[in-house]
Amino acid sequence: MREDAADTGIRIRFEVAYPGFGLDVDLNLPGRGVTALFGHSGSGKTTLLRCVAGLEPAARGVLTVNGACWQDSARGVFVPPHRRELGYVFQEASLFAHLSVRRNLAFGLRRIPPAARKVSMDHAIALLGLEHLLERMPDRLSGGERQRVGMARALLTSPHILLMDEPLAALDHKRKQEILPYLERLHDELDIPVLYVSHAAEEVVRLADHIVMLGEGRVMAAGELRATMARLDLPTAFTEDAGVVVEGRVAEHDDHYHLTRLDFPGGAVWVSRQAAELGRTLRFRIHARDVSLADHQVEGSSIVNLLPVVIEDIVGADTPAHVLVRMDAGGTPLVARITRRSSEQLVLRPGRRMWAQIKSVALLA
Ligand SMILES: Nc1ncnc2c1ncn2[C@@H]1O[C@H](COP(=O)(O)OP(=O)(O)OP(=O)(O)O)[C@@H](O)[C@H]1O
Repeated sequence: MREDAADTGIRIRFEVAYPGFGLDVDLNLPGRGVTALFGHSGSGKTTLLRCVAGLEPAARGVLTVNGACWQDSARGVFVPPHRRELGYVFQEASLFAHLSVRRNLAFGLRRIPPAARKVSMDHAIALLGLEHLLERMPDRLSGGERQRVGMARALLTSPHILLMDEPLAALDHKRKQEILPYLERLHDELDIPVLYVSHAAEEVVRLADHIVMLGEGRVMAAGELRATMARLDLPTAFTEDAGVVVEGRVAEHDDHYHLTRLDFPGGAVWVSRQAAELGRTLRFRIHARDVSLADHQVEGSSIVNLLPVVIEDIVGADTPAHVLVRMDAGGTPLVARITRRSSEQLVLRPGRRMWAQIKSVALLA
């Protein structure tokens, strides 16, 4: 069913009431890119995803996905789950044990008429690096390989939206690191919006463009990832590990000192030498605990990365001894976590010009 209203974007408005738990969300999300649904265990992430899939019979509300209305309870509209054009990837892929990888993939493709196919078999195989696995049976695949097959199979159904529920949660650290580049490729090469459930901040800051933070069935914060991460009023899961996400362009390699310079609006940082070619964009995180402040350009320091900043806001942090300070570095937001004593000794206040010293930068890709 088509809607006259906005043709792009995802509108999600749901209410669910269970004994002891209620979900009440109202979201307008971008119709492309990866939106992370982030929150503690029990915050309602999976319930929200199940509402989108039409799997929560008690859910009332409105759902439109890039112009297609799948639910509008007040008007009696409810498109059943099997008719919602979506792909669902769970923690563990449930592949058909008696079919090879190739035949599992063909199963995903079988109901989609050729003219409606958004992703071809060859494209899905290449995107998820499955070429050498096609004749294998599922019981001969590692957990990470099974997940990649599950993702390819979901893509082959040509979904209008991809729902991923903690797709890496069952994998160990090494397997997670192996699979993340494939997820980044999906993001870069496909135009299918993704709702990605995770309680791992590391995955979220690496993959997401947009973030929704859920707590007890409510939206605590939502917005573009970089702007949202620079907010000082985030739920505790993020303030304990506060920090901004920045995208920088590879601007220079220094082969003598094995360093690479990343430029971003308002500044630049040097990081250890990266294999990326000049001009590429790399995403990195600057943890608030790795930023200190000085009222003059400190000479003779071992810290390479110094940025002129203007203080914007100061709020209490996760302990009474600390504050979080948000700054503007010429258009790029930064956050520092410093002691309350330092904040008072430096007489920090909004509008004041300072120097931010960045002790370490964590590259995310
Ligand atoms: N059918 C149901 N009946 C009653 N309560 C339910 C039902 N489904 C979910 N809940 C409750 O809703 C709450 C949210 O569960 P949900 O699985 O959505 O959380 P989550 O954020 O995905 O958690 P996790 O990260 O642990 O998967 C939980 O308290 C759960 O017990």
